[in-house]
Amino acid sequence: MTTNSTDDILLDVRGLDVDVLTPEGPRRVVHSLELTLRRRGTLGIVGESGSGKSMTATAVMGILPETAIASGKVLYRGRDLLSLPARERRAMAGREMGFVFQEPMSALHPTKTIGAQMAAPLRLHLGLTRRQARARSAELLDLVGIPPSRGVLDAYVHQLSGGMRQRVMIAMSISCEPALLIADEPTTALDATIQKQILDLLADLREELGLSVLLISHDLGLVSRYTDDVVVMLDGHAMESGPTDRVVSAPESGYTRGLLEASPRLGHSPDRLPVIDKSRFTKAVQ
Ligand SMILES: Nc1ncnc2c1ncn2[C@@H]1O[C@H](COP(=O)(O)OP(=O)(O)OP(=O)(O)O)[C@@H](O)[C@H]1O
Repeated sequence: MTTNSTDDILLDVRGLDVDVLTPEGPRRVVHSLELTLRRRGTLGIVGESGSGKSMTATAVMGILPETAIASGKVLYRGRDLLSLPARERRAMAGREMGFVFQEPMSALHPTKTIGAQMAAPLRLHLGLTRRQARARSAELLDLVGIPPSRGVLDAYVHQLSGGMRQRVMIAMSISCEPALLIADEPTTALDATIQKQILDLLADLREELGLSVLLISHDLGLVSRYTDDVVVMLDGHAMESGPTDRVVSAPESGYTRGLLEASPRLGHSPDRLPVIDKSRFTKAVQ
């Protein structure tokens, strides 16, 4: 078991509640959530669709939807992001955090070259000249396994395969040297071989650049291979959290056991996936 000193912690979420405003009134979608991510550590958030993973991630990024209200604390390097003015919160997230999402196609501009899109934040945030930004973009692409000979800087997003697009997104996410990388279902749209390549790439970059990674996925099997710690969510509640090895080898929650049994990666035949009856577990949540 790892002991955490305050200096060792990058992100500490304490008692996070998120409410969304609906026509019927506020509805709580994240309840008293606690998460801790160590510097250079990896933390997984796992849960089925609607469990509150993305709401938690957007609270950390400081970009909750306008219809959402959060209370509790999101301590980043000891400063509570929720208490900062919106502008400062977004600036801090832009400086300190990189994001990789499920669908790079919608995050990348269709009619600008990859080189132009990569150069913009480098010029804005790091003050590089056009020439320097192009050289740095080429280096970043090389770092994510796209050599200059592929001509990707002058390509448009529709000319790239799904795996290449995600590599470009990853190159962009690390371009301003973030301390924290938030990857929200980064490989869900990709086939199994490419999935593994992309997750291995994230693991290598984490090691090489000393990043902390928050990996969000519906797939506990996948998260178990790439994280030190994990939080399992259901309907906005943390059902279980702890070191990933312990959660996977000796789950305390029946819901986690159900997720493990449903994971093809953990030795179960994909054509015989058990159906998890969520209602058995939601009743147990106060
Ligand atoms: N902008 C929004 N306004 C109102 N309700 C929302 C909004 N976004 C999400 N919700 C609701 O908040 C709850 C949690 O959603 P969230 O997107 O965090 O789940 P998730 O675990 O990330 O699911 P998925 O894997 O499908 O993205 C859901 O009930 C969802 O319907």
